[in-house]
Amino acid sequence: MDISITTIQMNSSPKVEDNLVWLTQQFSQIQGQGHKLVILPECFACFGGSDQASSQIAEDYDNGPVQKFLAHNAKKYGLWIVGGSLPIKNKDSDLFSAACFLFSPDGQIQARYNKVHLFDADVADKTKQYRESEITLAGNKVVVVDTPFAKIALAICYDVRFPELFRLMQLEEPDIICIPSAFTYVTGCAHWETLMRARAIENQCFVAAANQTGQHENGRQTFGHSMVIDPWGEIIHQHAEQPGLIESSIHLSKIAQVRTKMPNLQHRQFK
Ligand SMILES: O=C(O)CNC(=O)[C@H](CS)NC(=O)CCC(=O)C(=O)O
Repeated sequence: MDISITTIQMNSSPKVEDNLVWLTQQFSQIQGQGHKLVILPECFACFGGSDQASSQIAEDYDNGPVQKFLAHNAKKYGLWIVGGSLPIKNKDSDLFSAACFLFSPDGQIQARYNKVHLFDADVADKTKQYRESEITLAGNKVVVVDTPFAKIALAICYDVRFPELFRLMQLEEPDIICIPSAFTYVTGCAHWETLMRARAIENQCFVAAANQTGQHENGRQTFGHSMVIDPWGEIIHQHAEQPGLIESSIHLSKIAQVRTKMPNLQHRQFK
């Protein structure tokens, strides 16, 4: 079964319209054979402004202009789209969920994942203090979804630092773990590649991570280097720091190949 994975790396601004127009151009360039999976970065529709700017675009659980945009493009171009993350309103809280959606080529939502680990950290950059929990409600569910071509698991950015989340996913045996991100430049230099490859190696599956990149309006700097990694930990493709897309075809048979020779998932002693 032919599967192509496209990572779209973005330098999103707080202007939703600009980001969506740019994304439409990217979608229209995807070639692909067979099933086409596309990963967008965290906060692809609005990033690098104020918390208020992000809050303003928060959508209802199952309706809103950005969700409609993704559904429309999934249909128009025949894509499986992992819609990075989008702030979604909650009934019982003023906080938003950082939600990642999987759209199928018929425009339907097949899965939604709410970011579990919130980035409350101090970084040696211009922003200095990141306090995601001030506007975000943490999720508490592991999401692995079956599609006609692969089992897909969803995680977001800072989640990559928590291997126990990925071990829980592993119980449902995903083929491809998608990790939309907005990794900072400083922490990206230090940890991005190592963390992404570690998750692929220890879980012996594909990892696809699309990141924000460059300088953003509020001075925030993100790392780029979006990548797709195979179950052996090899990087199939990697972006540099400019926005754009890269497409690769992958073969799920690589998963069994790696696991037959190195059955470390069967050798686990603590379960
Ligand atoms: O706040 C927003 O506007 C959107 N969300 C983000 O940018 C999030 C939370 S601040 N970024 C990360 O999780 C970076 C993690 C990271 O860089 C690391 O783990 O090193």
